[in-house]
Amino acid sequence: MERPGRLLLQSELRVRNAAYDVSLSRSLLIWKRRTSSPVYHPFRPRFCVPLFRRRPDPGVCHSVPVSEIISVREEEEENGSRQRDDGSWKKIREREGKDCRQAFTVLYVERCRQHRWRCAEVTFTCSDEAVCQHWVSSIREQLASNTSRPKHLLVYINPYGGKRQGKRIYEQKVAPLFTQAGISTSVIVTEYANHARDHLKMEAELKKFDGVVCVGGDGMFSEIIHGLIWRTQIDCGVDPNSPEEALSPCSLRIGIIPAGSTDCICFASVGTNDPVTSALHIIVGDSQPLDVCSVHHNNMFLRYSVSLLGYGFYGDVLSDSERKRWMGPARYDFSGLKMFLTHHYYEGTVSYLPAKGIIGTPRDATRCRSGCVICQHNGQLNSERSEKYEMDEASDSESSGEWRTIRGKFLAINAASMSCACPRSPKGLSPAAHLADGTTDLILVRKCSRFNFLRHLLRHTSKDDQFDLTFIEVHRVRRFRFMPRHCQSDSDLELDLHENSKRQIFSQICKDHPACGCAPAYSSWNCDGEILTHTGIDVRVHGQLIKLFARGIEELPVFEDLSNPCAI
Ligand SMILES: CCCCCCCCCCCCC/C=C/[C@@H](O)[C@H](CO)NC(=O)CCCCCCCCCCCCCCC
Ligand SMILES: Nc1ncnc2c1ncn2[C@@H]1O[C@H](COP(=O)(O)OP(=O)(O)OP(=O)(O)O)[C@@H](O)[C@H]1O
Ligand SMILES: [Ca+2]
Repeated sequence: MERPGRLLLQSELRVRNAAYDVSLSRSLLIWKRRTSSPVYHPFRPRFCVPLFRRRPDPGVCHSVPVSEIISVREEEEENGSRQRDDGSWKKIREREGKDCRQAFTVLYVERCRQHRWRCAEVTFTCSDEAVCQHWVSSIREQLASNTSRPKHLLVYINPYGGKRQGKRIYEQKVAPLFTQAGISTSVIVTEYANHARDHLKMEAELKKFDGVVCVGGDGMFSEIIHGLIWRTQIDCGVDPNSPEEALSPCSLRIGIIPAGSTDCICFASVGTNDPVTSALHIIVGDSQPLDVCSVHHNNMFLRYSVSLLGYGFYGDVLSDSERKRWMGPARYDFSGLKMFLTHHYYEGTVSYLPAKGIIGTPRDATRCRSGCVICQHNGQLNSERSEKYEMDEASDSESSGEWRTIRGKFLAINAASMSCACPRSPKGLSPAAHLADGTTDLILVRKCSRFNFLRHLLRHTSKDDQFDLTFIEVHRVRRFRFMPRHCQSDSDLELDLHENSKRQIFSQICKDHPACGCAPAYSSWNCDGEILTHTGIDVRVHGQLIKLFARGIEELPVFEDLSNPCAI
C-alpha cells in the first residue's frame, strides 16, 4: 500500500450526511470519517468482498491511489437540485441540508472478485464554492500530470469475433468510460479479415495516437500486432523478414477489449476477460511488456505468436474448428472432443536452445504476477545479452552443441510464451510461463494411450501438475525448430525409406478415409489461432517486443494490510 506523501490539499468535506477529513497527495486521495465511534462503512469498501469476509472499518477510512482515479466531475446546481455533468439529476442538496452548496464526484477503480475492476464513485460536498473548485482543479492537475495515461486511441472493432458482440460491447460498456476519462477515439469497424492489419501497416497515422485498442479475440489481436510490429520495423529501418534481425520494440501500447472465443491473451495478462476491466486498465495507462515469437520457414517469415504455437492436437483442433465457425466458441469443444477421439500422433524432430542464465523453470510453483521480478530480471538480462549474443545464439551456440535435439512420435508439440490461461483452463497450458521473460515453454506430449492423454488434458483444469507424467517433457527455451518426418533430409530418411513411402500412401488414403485409424503424416501449426501454411518451422523469442495496456495478474488483496495509510 502506498504512503500518502506530502499533502497537496486537506479539507473537511461531507460525504452523504457525514463529515470527513479529506486529503490529497500526489499518490493518494484519502477520506476519513470524523467520528470516534467505530461504524461500518456505508458504501462498498475498496475491494468488493463477500459480506462474510467484511470487517468493521475502524475509522471509516478510504484511500484511492491517484493513479486509479478515472476522472473528477463537478456537480452543477440547477433549480434547487444538482445536475451532473452528464445531465442525470441528483438531489444532493435536499439530502444534505442547505449549507452544502457545492459538490464534486470522484470516479475511481474498485476491485471486485476474480480480478475484475469496476468504476466506483464518491460525491463530496462543501459549503465553499472556492474550496470545491480548488479540489476539482487539483485532482485534474494530478491526473493530467500522469504521462502514462492515453489521450487519443485508435480503436479497431471486429464485428464478427466470438459471439459477434464486439460492436455492442464497445459502444455500451467501453466508449462511455473513455468519454468520462476524457479520451478521444478514432474507431474503425473492420469490414474484412486483415483490414486492421493492413490499415496499421500502411495507412494509420500512428503519431496521432497514444495506443491502439483491439476489440475482438486472439485472432484480431494477432492482426493488430502483425500490423504494428511490421510498421515499427519499417519505420526503424529493420528488415521484418529476417530471422536473425533484432526487432525494434513497438512504442504504442495495445489494449484488448475481449470479444472473441478464447481471449487467452487478455485473460492471461489481466486475470479475467471482462471488457470493463480492460477499459479501466487502458484508462489508468497500465503497461505490460509481452514476449513475441517470430516463426520462419526456410528463412521466410510466416507469422508472430504471443500465446500458443501448437502442432498435433491443437493444430488439428483448430483446423477442424475453422469449418465450424458457425458454432461460435463451442466449436473448440466439439473439435477438441473429435480430435481427442481421433488420437493422431506425428513424427518429427524438435531442436531447441535452452534458456540459460535466467531465473525460473516451467515446473515452478511461482506464477507470473503483476510486477513480476522474474520478468524484470530476465528482461534485463535479455537486453544486456541481445547485442553481444545475437549472432552467437544463431550460429556459434549451435556449433558448440548448445542445441538439443529430440526425435520421436508426438501427440502434441506446444510452445507457450505465456501461461495461455483462459476460461477453459484458468491456469493455462504452461501455468508457470512468464509474459515477458524472453522465453517460451516447449511442451512435448509423446505418443501415449488415450487414457493417459485424457489424464494430461484433465490436469489443465485441476490443481494437479499436467507435466508430472512420464510421456510429457517441458523445456524453457529461447529458440526452437521443428521438422516433420516427411520433410527430413534424404540421409535421415534413407534409414527407413521403404516405411516412409508406405506411410505417405497411407496418409493420402487416411485423409480420404479418416475412419481407417492410421495416423496422417503431418498435422499443421496452430499459431495463436491461425493455421500456418508450413510445418517445418524455426521459432525465436523476441523478449518484450510489444506492450499491453495491462499490469499482469494482480495478487489477491490482503485485507490485513498493516501499512494502511489511514492508520498513519
Ligand atoms: C476433458 C476436458 C479437458 C479440457 C482441457 C482443456 C485444455 C484447454 C487448453 C486451452 C489452451 C488455449 C490456448 C490458447 C490458444 C489461442 O491462441 C487460440 C486462439 O484463440 N485458441 C485456440 O487455438 C483454441 C484452442 C481450444 C482448445 C480446446 C481444447 C478442448 C479439448 C477438449 C478435449 C475433450 C476430451 C473429452 C474426453 C471425454
Ligand atoms: N470484418 C471482418 N470480417 C471477417 N473476418 C474478420 C473481420 N475482422 C476481423 N476478422 C478476422 O476474424 C478472425 C477471428 O476474430 P477474433 O479473433 O476476433 O474472434 P475469435 O476467433 O472468435 O476469437 P479467438 O481468436 O479468441 O478464438 C480473425 O482472424 C480476424 O482476422
Ligand atoms: Ca515468456
